[in-house]
Amino acid sequence: MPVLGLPVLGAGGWGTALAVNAARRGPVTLWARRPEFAAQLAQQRVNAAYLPGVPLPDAVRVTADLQGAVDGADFALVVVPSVGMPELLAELPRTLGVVLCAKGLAPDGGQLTGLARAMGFTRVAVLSGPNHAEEIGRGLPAATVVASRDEALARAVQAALMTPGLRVYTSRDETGVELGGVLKNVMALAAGLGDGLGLGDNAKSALITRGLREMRRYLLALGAHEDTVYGLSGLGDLVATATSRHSRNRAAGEAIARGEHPAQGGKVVEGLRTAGLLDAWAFSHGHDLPIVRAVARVAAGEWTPQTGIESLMGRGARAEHEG
Ligand SMILES: NC(=O)c1ccc[n+]([C@@H]2O[C@H](COP(=O)([O-])OP(=O)(O)OC[C@H]3O[C@@H](n4cnc5c(N)ncnc54)[C@H](O)[C@@H]3O)[C@@H](O)[C@H]2O)c1
Ligand SMILES: O=P(O)(O)OC[C@H](O)CO
Repeated sequence: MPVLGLPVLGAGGWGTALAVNAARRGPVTLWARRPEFAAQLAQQRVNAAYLPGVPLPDAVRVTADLQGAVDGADFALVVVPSVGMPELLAELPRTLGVVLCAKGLAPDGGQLTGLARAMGFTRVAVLSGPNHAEEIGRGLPAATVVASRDEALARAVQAALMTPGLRVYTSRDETGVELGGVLKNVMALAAGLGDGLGLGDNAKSALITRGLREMRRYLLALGAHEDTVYGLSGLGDLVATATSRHSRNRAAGEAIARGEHPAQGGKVVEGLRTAGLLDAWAFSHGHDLPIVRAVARVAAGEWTPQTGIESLMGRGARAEHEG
């Protein structure tokens, strides 16, 4: 049976925004896990829970039937939080191209692209960049990157998502593009902690710059290309998230610093989970990721935000570009 539209799997904020954008190019099938939520979305034509104020175009069909959504499709955008990725991938045909859109890590702390390949998928891509769903959904100008070792897949995704509101670049550096999005969430949490403590603009700038240095250290250790660190999915997304009023990671950090619960109205805050996984990796591999370490300790409730700041400011003297 032929596919009824580009499958977008996951109807949270990002899946909905990607569906709205892709609908400017052609038909889209937006899959939601919960049948009652899919029915409500299909009827109301707006995702009030995750992306309020953005109407679904007629070209978006909503379904809770996963197999029907991907039947006959060449590739699908997989847009659930990283914790839900193993369960969803397990349900998909291994011949399907999977475009991983989450900015988080697999349960074992490894890359989601590695997880997908270990599960038998051969056509794998990642999509990442400075892309707040609230702005993409409204068609405000933005740019993103689709990275894959499979150039044909990357070009097909580019063609499906390139619209007057979204420039889509291709890359072969899956690792760099994937991990930039993972790291920047932790840096955005740190930026939010600084905002909540009222640390000011100098501190925010220092955090972004030293955070980028830490991202570079981690990405290069995992085999990413240096250019990617300074591209849209690295520096670009770090700036967008650390400074944005839309960022849930930044807002969660701000809430923690104010002594409030970091939950963002049921929306996923990937950095809270990622920080601990990255810190464990850094410890076991002998890498120095001090901002990640501070965020992980604060997120785990082991350190106060103030202790986290003191741990960073009290580090030994060094040259700027050391390590
Ligand atoms: N919101 C953004 O602006 C944005 C932009 C780029 C990337 N991302 C990334 O995209 C991913 C999804 O984020 P989001 O903003 O759409 O989250 P969200 O919190 O808005 O929505 C998450 C959605 O996933 C569903 N879900 C949760 N667990 C699931 C599972 N096991 N199987 C199927 N569905 C499940 C929820 O019901 C919900 O519909 C995250 O990794 C996030 O970092 C988000
Ligand atoms: O709201 P956040 O913090 O999950 O960030 C959303 C996107 O990743 C920004 O590019």
